[in-house]
Amino acid sequence: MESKAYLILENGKVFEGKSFGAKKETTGELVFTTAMTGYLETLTDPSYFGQVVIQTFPLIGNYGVIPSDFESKKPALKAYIVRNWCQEPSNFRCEGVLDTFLKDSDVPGLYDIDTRCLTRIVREYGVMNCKLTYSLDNLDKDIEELKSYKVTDAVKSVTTDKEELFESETHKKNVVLMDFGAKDNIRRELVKRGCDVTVVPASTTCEQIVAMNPDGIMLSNGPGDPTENTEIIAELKKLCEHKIPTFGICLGHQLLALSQGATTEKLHYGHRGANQPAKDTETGRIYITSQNHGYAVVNDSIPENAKVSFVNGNDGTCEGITYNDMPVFTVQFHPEACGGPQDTAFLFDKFVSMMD
Ligand SMILES: NC(=O)CC[C@H](N)C(=O)O
Repeated sequence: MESKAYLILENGKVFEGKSFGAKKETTGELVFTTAMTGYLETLTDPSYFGQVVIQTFPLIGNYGVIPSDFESKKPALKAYIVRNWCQEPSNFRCEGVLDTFLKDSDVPGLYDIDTRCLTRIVREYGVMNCKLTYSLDNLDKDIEELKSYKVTDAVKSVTTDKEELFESETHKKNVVLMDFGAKDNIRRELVKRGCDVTVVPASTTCEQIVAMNPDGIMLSNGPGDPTENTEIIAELKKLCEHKIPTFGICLGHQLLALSQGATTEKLHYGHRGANQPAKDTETGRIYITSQNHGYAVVNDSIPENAKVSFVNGNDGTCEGITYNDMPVFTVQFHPEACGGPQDTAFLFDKFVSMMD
């Protein structure tokens, strides 16, 4: 029998829906993604750690579960909210059903709620906390508790605990990939281009990285508030002095900017989806990009040695930085796609040529 489930929002609103996936009460930061496809990549993107994700696209699960599309070993998100999930997926690559996958991954789901209305509330009120629960007996207490919830220890919770080498066929370059909660496709894009990639934990020091003598350093995406990572930021600052070619994506972009004295801000409701416009500030060209972030580097805060290379076409926020005095460039969006368009995959080529 289908059981009722509720979503309590920090602003006091309550939504009633039905439970799927794991049955487990949970609290998290409520965010929405507008991507129409790529739900498996969304579910397994470690950047969603601590968050409850709403899919605005109404039908989710219609091509089932395809493990080779995963972006990490297991979901890091707190809960998953959809309008409708498909009970009979159809795809030649399909190996399972969403409901079973969420149960096995211990992620609670909520469906049959008005996700459009819920998303409009988040857009107006801004990102807020929420609780997925099966009873409204303690409503006032639950709402009160939501006010103090904060995602903490995000990077620590999702980074790898051991170094791991992924070899390419041609072994042209050696890249150290700092794993802040990396999506697997960042590594795949590098391996495809002849880079042997050594994935290292987020706590790896500047000294240890320099000792590995890499041709380049890749700074990955990852969850949480970037300013929380004070130790990593300090190591990145030291690392920059070595002038090793470096490419940063999303959290990696934010951390590098912080290490150079820039500041970050929390966006009202963030950018999460697969059709976000990023405008090249030099050519004016717009690229359609995949994005998943709640924070951004403040344009006016970037240091003198840097230039904003991309801005978001919708709200003008910083989407990329290039540095003048070192071979370093970073972007806020996801050139590795997965899910989403591959318009900006050329940035991986740019990184490889920078190492030449
Ligand atoms: N995908 C990411 O790397 C996200 C970076 C950061 N956690 C943010 O939300 O802005």
